[in-house]
Amino acid sequence: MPSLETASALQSSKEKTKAKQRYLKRKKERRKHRPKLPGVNDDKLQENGTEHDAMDVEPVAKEVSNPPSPEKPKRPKKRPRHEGQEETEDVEMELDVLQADAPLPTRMSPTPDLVNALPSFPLPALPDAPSKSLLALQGLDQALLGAELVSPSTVLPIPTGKDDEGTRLSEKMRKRLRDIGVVELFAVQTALLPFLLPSQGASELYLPFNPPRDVCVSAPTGSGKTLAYVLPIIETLSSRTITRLRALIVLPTRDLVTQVRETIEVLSRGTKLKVGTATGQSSFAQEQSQLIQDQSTILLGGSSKVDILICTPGRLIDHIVGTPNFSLQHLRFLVIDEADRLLAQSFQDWLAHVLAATRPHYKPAQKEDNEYPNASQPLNTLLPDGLAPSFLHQLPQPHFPSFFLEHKASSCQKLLFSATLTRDPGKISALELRNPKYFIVQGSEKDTVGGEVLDVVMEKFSMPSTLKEHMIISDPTQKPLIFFHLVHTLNVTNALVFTKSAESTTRLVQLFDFFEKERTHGNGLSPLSVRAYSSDLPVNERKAILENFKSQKIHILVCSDLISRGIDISHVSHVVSYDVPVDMRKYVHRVGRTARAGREGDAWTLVEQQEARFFKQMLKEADHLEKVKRLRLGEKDLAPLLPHYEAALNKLKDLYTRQQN
Ligand SMILES: Nc1ncnc2c1ncn2[C@@H]1O[C@H](COP(=O)(O)OP(=O)(O)OP(=O)(O)O)[C@@H](O)[C@H]1O
Repeated sequence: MPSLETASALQSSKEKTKAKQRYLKRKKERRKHRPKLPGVNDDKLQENGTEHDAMDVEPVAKEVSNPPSPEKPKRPKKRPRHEGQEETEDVEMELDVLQADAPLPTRMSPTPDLVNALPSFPLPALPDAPSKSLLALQGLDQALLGAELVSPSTVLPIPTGKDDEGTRLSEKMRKRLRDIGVVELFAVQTALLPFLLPSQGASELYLPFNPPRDVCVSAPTGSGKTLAYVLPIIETLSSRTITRLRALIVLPTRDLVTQVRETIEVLSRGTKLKVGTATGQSSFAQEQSQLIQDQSTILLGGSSKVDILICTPGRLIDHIVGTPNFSLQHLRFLVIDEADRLLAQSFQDWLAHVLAATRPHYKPAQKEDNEYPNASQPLNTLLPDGLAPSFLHQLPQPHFPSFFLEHKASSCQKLLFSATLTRDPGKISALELRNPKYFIVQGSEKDTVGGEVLDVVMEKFSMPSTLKEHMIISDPTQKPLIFFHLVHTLNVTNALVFTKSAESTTRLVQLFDFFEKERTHGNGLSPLSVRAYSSDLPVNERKAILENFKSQKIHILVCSDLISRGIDISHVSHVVSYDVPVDMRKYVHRVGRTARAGREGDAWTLVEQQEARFFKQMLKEADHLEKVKRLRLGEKDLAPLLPHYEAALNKLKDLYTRQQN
């Protein structure tokens, strides 16, 4: 008979055996349900002892990975398992986490009590996403972060006496300005003039040992950016004795070239400065003869009939590449107006060509001999045509004094202007700016330091404070009727109307004409005049239309985005976006055709129902949604014009049917 001790030992061993059997049974079942992995066999697991590790750890790890905490923290995502990777890796990984983050007993029991007692360890959490504004500041040019901020309300009176009182303008220039009605400098001019016309060395044409800093300006539409560069250019160049190409102004369209030329001609009256344009309006040979004095002799210093050249980029490249003695080495100013638009234009890689032509070692086009003269040429054939200081050291004359051979910097100062200045660091770096100085004219409502810079960076562009903005959301079929309502009930005339295409322009103008005939038929009223303005029209016709619009013989001008930038017509009191603009920049430039130079103006956008979400979102992203007031029109408002509209619509249908047959 077994003793009591032995019996209890036997009993306990039996229980242990039973427990072990229960455990083995459970394990067998678990293994049955476990998916088979390639290359792993259960026998092997048992043999090498991994089985025991798995047995000890697996249940705990599984429990702990879902801690019974009231606020269940999210389980971190498992590492993606690679093909052929074994399942045991998961176990090891979870064990690693446990060991790293919490003190664990050496052997753990899978009982729920113990699991509950375990401290809930912190799970890895994703850091908060950085704010949009923080991201926008990443990688930005430090110069932009240190921009000089200018309040749009800043003005500086232009004095009549001897003292320039900080304007840095000569007495002659101040008189000329007063003669055309400019009695004070606007904000952007107040900031730029002292910078571009320092009291010391203001009129120096070459600054080889102290080259000037480049300048980038962001200021609202109609704020006077043109005078901010035209005045310093005229003031600096008027002291020159020899005519050389010293200022180059690049603009995106011919209309803008004409406009800037008119401004320069008015303000340079009484100086000897000569102004030229290159836009491709006249033949290439004609332009060449207007720009170059001597095309037949090889002149290292180039030859020019003009001091200031205003041009579009395409034609400029043609001259750089194909006009003998056309040289940019004497440039003191390179202005890129509407800079973001021009930098977006890559044709012929115009910017790289222009920058290269301002540097030494650039080989300008020569009539026959495309090479520089060599050292064997006599000195007197090289000197009379005058090289710019920064080009001197490349002269192939070993016996020159060291002054000539010393490296000197180019005196060309780049000036960039836009109401929607690009923040794209890639585009800015292509300009190779020299220690650039930024000026931002922007009234920010933000009380944070640098709010204005952030606004520019985040493309939240500043609008003229005198501008009122409205939107009308409507059914697309009602848009023409709503437009007629604006014209006749809300007196929206002296208006520029923007459409999305030339076809849309033609249709609207035709319908408007029919409508006016219906409206004025037999009642003695005179119809309003509406005209289309598009890039398809010949230059002379475009010019005549603009003249008639300025003199108010044409009441409404319907156009594409061709003239949405830069064009300055003072009496435009309304801008209508008949079709919504595709992006915020376009919106800013369109609405900026009114409310210029401190005048009042209204902008209207007709939004089709299906476009409303996009348009509002666009405004919201630019922090501008509250500024655009929604006008709701009911059937009652539109009823009085409905009969004329329906009659006009029928006539338009007849016309199109006839044209198709
Ligand atoms: N100091 C001033 N006093 C009065 N009028 C001015 C002054 N400066 C500029 N103007 C007038 O303001 C108008 C707008 O100027 P400008 O065309 O230079 O604007 P802008 O900033 O270039 O606009 P945009 O970005 O639309 O091209 C022009 O008619 C110009 O003659």
